Amino acid sequence: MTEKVILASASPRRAELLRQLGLSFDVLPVDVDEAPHQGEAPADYVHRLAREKALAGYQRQGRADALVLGSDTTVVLDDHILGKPADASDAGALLHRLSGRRHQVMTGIALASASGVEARVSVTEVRFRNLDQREIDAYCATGEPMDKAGGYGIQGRGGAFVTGIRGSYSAVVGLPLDITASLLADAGLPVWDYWNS
Ligand SMILES: Cc1cn([C@H]2C[C@H](O)[C@@H](COP(=O)(O)OP(=O)(O)OP(=O)(O)O)O2)c(=O)[nH]c1=O
Repeated sequence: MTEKVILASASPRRAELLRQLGLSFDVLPVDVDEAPHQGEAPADYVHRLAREKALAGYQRQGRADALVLGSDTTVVLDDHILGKPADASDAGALLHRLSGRRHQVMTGIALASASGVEARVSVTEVRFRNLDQREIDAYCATGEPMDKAGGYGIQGRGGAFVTGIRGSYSAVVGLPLDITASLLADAGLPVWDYWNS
């Protein structure tokens, strides 16, 4: 690792979003157990996983002055966590549940450094129009739902299902840019330091 900022994630979408902030960083995927604890509230769950990813990344890299970001996104419907679909039929069932309804996308974001770990949660409300069986089947056949919480990607074909959102778009895609910038600024590295250097 040569950069001070490290993104502890295997998600190409998170790397793309972080690139948008105009800073230099390295990517270091980490593996943490993503099973929710018994009775764990969704916001606590994404907060905990973001912390665990950031801490695992900090421990695996070699720089004492590193700033390591970890993030976790889940879809929440009626207080239930909807994770990534296991297969295409599971994806279809998730989309049926989301059809015609509002849900929350919760993203935990954490920054680990030598002085410890700071974590926050971003909550965005997303509204879906009514979906019919043919479009659900066609969408599942694209494979797009498979690596995504709730079985859809707002930034892809899944954007055709969304009638509106309230909150952060970047948080739905996996990395809330507003909180990311403020965590980095609090850690002494404002992103605008990079912008004209
Ligand atoms: C709701 C939604 C989720 N997603 C994605 C964001 C996350 O990558 C994924 C949820 O899985 P996560 O477990 O949050 O992340 P990940 O496994 O992809 O990557 P890593 O743990 O290595 O950081 O769902 C979208 O891309 N678009 C959407 O609209």
